[in-house]
Amino acid sequence: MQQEMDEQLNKREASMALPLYETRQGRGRVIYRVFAASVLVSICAIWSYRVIHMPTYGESGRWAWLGLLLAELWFGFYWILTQAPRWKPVFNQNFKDRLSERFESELPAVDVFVCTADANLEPPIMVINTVLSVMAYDYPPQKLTVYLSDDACSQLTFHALLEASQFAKHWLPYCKRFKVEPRSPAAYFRTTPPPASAAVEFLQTKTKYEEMEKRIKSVTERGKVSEEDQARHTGFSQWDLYSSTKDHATVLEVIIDGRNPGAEDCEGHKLPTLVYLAREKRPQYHTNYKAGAINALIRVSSEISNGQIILNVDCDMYSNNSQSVRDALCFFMDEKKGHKIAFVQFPQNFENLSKNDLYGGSLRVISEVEFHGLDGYGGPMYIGTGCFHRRASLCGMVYTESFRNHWENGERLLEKRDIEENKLKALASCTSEIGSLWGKEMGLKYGCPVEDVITGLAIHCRGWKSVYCNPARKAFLGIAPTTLAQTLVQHKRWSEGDFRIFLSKHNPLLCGFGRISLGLQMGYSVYCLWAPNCFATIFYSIVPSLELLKGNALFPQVSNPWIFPFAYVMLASYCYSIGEFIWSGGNLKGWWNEQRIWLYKRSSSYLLAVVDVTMWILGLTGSGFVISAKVSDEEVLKRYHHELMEFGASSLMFAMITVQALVNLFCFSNHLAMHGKKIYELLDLQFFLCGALILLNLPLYNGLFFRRDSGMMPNSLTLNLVFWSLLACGLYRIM
Ligand SMILES: O=c1ccn([C@@H]2O[C@H](COP(=O)(O)OP(=O)(O)O[C@H]3O[C@H](CO)[C@@H](O)[C@H](O)[C@H]3O)[C@@H](O)[C@H]2O)c(=O)[nH]1
Ligand SMILES: [Mn+2]
Repeated sequence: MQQEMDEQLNKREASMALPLYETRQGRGRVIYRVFAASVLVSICAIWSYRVIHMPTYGESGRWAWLGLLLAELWFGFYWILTQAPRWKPVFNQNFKDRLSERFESELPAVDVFVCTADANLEPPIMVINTVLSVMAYDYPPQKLTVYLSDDACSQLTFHALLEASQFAKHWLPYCKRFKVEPRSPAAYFRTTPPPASAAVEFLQTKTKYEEMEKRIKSVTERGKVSEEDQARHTGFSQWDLYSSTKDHATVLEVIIDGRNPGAEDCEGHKLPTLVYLAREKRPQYHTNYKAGAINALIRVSSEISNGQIILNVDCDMYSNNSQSVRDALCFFMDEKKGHKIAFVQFPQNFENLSKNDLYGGSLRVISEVEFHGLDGYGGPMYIGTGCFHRRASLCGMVYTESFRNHWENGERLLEKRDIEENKLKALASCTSEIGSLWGKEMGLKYGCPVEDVITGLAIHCRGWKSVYCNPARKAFLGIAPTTLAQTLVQHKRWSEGDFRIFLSKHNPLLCGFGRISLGLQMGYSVYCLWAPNCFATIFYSIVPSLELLKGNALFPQVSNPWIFPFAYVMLASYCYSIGEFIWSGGNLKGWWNEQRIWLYKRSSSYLLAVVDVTMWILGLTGSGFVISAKVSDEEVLKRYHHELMEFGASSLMFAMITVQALVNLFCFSNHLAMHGKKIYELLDLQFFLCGALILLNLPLYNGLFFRRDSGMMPNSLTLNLVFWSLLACGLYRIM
């Protein structure tokens, strides 16, 4: 007996010594560094060539040359920054079995925040699928609380959530019994055929889901919850004084209170707590968008469940892996290193990408390469969704060496609370933040279109680390933009927000100096400086082609030895970039598509972002948050899946990318017409560059001149732009 006990004790002690996660260094670092050094040498050679061979004053092509020098200086500088997320990649592995061995009975409470903001752009059925997927986490339900923040304060969403709370009573036990993955019912029933061993249960649950879906969709279509439905739940009376989405009192409803004896599923197991919150809105108070919503949730949840860990997911990103909470806890609860970690970020993955990722929505290289690189320098950025936070660090706590983990058993915590509705509602009111540090030192930061990145940076600067968790089974799957316009708008918001961080007092180089590692400072700068890339890119993609019209050579001839550094940098960096893309799970065509989007983003979204940031600095505009659409009509979706680029409407951004494409087309044709007979004269980098741009732009020309579907470029825009581009080329020629 004694021996047995000793043995068990030894076993426990031995397992205590084992970490809950391990960090492995990426392989091939030395090779990469040698390669990067060789590229750097060539970049320096290009710079020297530009300086040495600068046309003298009065010589033609001098300003173009000067511009190229500046562009190349920028690209070189930016390339150096991008080395940081490639220099020291690390990969984490965690051990969930050790977690449950050691902590299963003492696991902390976890709060999940789901955000939605518009019942039209974010259909309730999608929102509740996300909610159901996180309610079904493989985690003790008494310790799990799911909050839905609805910035639209929509009865449609509330109604859908009530429906979901009923369906959960069947869905959760089904998931647990059959170890279902993924646990978003829509995704599950869409992707899984009935299992032979449990066909009956499958069909029963599926029917229940479909009935619920039908009810929710019909209410959504009607745009109104019927009197009859409203009468079924007292919660609807909270809308009695409601006047509009922008003007209403707090609506708060604890739909499932986990402490109630009746909060059980159909098999008698406990259900997680489920809360609906629409914070108060008044026209005279700024909402601060998602940051404001999350901060209200932080306060309200502190009174209900006060989970020490907070998971933040967008409503368009369901949980695809029921183990993610445990995955994240392995990092936080590790005895040696866990206390230093403020947040565990999972990548953003998407379920609706087209075959060759037409709009580059996968963010593949960022997730598979760059974030592992940032992790090596103290941690990835917080990117708004799929992120587990330590409540304390999110609320502004500064990390000190003496800080130690102290986990409270989540169950006991919940039991203690008594929920007082009016007090809770006050925490979500417009005035609750007045004179407080919310939005400044506490919670998510206000005043920036990328509240996530700036908040993560502030947390890093307060001394905390973060961890990147990228398991083979993707933790979250979301919806990527399905049109070119959506993509460009989203990137405008991101690049604008990131650039604003750079120009604010939160600049990663200044604010991070001495607080975070140089590598992480550079890493942040890569994203913060997305926007200003527009100048060099636009110049490089237009002026060399225009100069062809005048016959000015801006690159060394093929016979000139100076061609080597140019050729090397181009070949090496493109080969590397293809390799990286394929290593990240992409294919060649996907890479090519990404190059196109890279060009379009830089010549439209980023430029407009710079313009808006300038206006913001001058005090002419405030912040906005354009919510990305999550649904498109069928025609558009069909084209998306056929990988036909979507234009369809006139927009400034389309005009910008089109002018660039047309100028290249005209310059190329002109050059070909003039030199076509002397093939050797065509062997020239400048002409090659112009040709490459044309190849890249083929889908755009197709949309301009050949397509006849409703996704083509509008004829009026085409005509206008052809005229102006021709005129511009003509003027340039005689200038
Ligand atoms: O006033 C608002 C506006 C938005 N949201 C929510 O914020 C989330 C993100 O909005 P979305 O339009 O989907 O933006 P994305 O471009 O897809 O979001 C990325 O970029 C944002 C920052 O720009 C981050 O907040 C997101 O987490 C990140 O996924 C959604 O759940 C919205 O419901 C609100 O709660 N309140
Ligand atoms: Mn989104």
